[in-house]
Amino acid sequence: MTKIRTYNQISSKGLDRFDRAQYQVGADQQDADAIVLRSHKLAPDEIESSVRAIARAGAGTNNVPVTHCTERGVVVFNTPGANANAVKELVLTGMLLSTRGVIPGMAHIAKQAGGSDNAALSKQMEADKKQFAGNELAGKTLGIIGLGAIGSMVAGMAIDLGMTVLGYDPALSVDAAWRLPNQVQKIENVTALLANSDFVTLHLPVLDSTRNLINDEMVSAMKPGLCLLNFARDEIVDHDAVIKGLDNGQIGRYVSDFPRYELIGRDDVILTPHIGASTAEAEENCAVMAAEQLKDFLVNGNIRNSVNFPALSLDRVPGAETDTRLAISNKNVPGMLGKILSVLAEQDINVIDMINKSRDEIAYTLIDLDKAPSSAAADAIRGIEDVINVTVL
Ligand SMILES: NC(=O)C1=CN([C@@H]2O[C@H](COP(=O)(O)OP(=O)(O)OC[C@H]3O[C@@H](n4cnc5c(N)ncnc54)[C@H](O)[C@@H]3O)[C@@H](O)[C@H]2O)C=CC1
Ligand SMILES: O=C(O)CCC(=O)C(=O)O
Repeated sequence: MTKIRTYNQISSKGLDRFDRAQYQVGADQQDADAIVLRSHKLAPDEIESSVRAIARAGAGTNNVPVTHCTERGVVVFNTPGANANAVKELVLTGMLLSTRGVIPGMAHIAKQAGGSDNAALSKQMEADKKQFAGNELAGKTLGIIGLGAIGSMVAGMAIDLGMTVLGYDPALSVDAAWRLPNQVQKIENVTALLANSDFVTLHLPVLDSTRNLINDEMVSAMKPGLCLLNFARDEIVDHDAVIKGLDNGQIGRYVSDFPRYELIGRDDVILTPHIGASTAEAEENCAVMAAEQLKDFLVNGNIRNSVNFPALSLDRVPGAETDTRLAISNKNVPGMLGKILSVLAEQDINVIDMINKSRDEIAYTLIDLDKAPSSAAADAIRGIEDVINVTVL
């Protein structure tokens, strides 16, 4: 039995992809082969030596100790794009709530509760509604920082709404560039984007290089009165700088999916409880994608959408028995493949097919063999210096 331990609420549509004849799945699984989680902050000591892979049903992996996993040869997956539409729709909600009098208008109506004369209520509301007038999004400029799965969808939506879209992404992948609507004006530096936008929305990961990206200097570069939306991560924003910006009018509104005590109760702040991806559709998409990627890895050793291992896939030889594939991860140093293949040759095992790729400090190899390797052969490969782990699949 393969054991999968879960954290958080993972959609059953995803977990049902694990056939219970072969998998035990649940929050109580000890000595797990793999972990599926959402926002649970995973500590290194929660990752037992049995764990081979961790799947984040979502985009951000800042809650997983990725460096520690890489050193241990644990593959960390995420599900890029699977919740992008949900976030896009909440960004639209945030923009509309920041610019129309919906929240104060609702609060005003709630204060009228208890009366019975609806004609009088209607007359009063018609008189009061001038307090809740707003502005339209059409014709305004939206700056997007981070043009990946979410940023590109937000860009398309904003263009459809009649907005001008500026985009900044110094690390844009080729795939993401293809997805981006061609009306997006690419800006080479963040300050120029901030100076020319009415709304700015953050859609980048939290990394050492992006922590506190929105700091005092960036706030002072903003077009006065700008609306800043943060559906990315709390740590990307220096909150002292944002509060100063709100107090001096440099920031008109701050919309954030990451509540903080110092922001609660301000009329110029809209907070939501990290619900960017909290739709039935996104939760299902993420869980299904996480489960499928994990199964393909656990059964075949294939890797799709990992944040620390190379993408790699090897078709099973038709009719081949199981237990004839080796999955090997090792430090990315010269000569490893030669040493591994020598062990197999010494054991008189023939290689039918193989693939090897590296990413930063890690290398990963799948080798199909003409017969199952003896435990002595697998142990001999494990014994090679700089081999991290070896699994027979
Ligand atoms: N509020 C919520 O519930 C959710 C929040 N998120 C957050 O949104 C982030 C983005 O998600 P996706 O678009 O799916 O990821 P993605 O990986 O598709 O896109 C991220 C983009 O940010 C860019 N980037 C990296 N460093 C940058 C920098 N210094 N300046 C500008 N751009 C930079 C990358 O090149 C990439 O194109 C996630 O990492 C996560 O933290 C994601 C999903 C749900
Ligand atoms: O799973 C969730 O609700 C959080 C989603 C998120 O923040 C992400 O995918 O990065």
